[in-house]
Amino acid sequence: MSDTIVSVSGLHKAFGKLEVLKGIDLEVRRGQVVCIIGPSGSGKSTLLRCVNLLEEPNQGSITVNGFEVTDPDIDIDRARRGIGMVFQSFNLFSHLSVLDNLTIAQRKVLRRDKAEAEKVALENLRKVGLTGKERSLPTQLSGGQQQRVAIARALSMDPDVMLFDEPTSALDPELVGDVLAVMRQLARDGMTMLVVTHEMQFAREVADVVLFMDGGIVVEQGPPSQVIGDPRHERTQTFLSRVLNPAHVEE
Ligand SMILES: Nc1ncnc2c1ncn2[C@@H]1O[C@H](COP(=O)(O)OP(=O)(O)OP(=O)(O)O)[C@@H](O)[C@H]1O
Repeated sequence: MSDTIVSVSGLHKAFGKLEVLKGIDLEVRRGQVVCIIGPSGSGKSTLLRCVNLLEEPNQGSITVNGFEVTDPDIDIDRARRGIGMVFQSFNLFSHLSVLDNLTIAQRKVLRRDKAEAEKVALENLRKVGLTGKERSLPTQLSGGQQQRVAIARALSMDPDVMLFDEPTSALDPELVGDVLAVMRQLARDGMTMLVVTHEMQFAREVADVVLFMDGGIVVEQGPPSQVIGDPRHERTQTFLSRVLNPAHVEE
């Protein structure tokens, strides 16, 4: 089995005349955590959305676990099956219990029977520290708990890779830690993860590789000790000095 789970090559994406991705190359290997950092509007979310087939690239190829997802003839549902996605907004069904949120796609897409789907759901709720919340409605939970339900839902589909798009950005500061703790544990358990984040401490401590994106290109990539600890490019240095010293106002 190949060691490469996600491979992106020469990816271009434009919205009308706005070129958002200008030739992205990226590789995520089995068990790696790759964090993407960069200023607002640099194309980070668009990149993840292309990998998850929510956007159609204009040029380039994307392979997930050996499956060419940019092949125009593919069955999109089949191609997405190996990809778990966690968004900034949790996207849970508000009228369904936590348990039903976790079982609905398992039953429809993976054709698991009710008992099997519930067993998988309960195991994943345990992993995210929410045992006992299976009968709750999402609205009865805090934002951090809802995001952990969203993570458990993605895990219940047995993904080859988990994509996270700023999973803590919509949370009150005191709830961020619980979600990051779950993500740290997933990383320790060997989950392959591609994470767009503004949490530099998380990227520094958990990532195997950090990519700095700016203006639709990957400016710099490498281990966090290099990209965050000792960046080579001026654009990376400027970005990091802003996010690591938010009180600093430039003249
Ligand atoms: N569906 C769309 N239609 C038109 N423009 C879009 C669309 N999606 C994204 N864009 C534009 O593409 C650019 C990159 O957006 P993207 O969300 O990928 O950036 P980002 O790096 O994730 O930013 P942020 O950190 O603010 O989420 C932005 O200028 C955005 O307005």
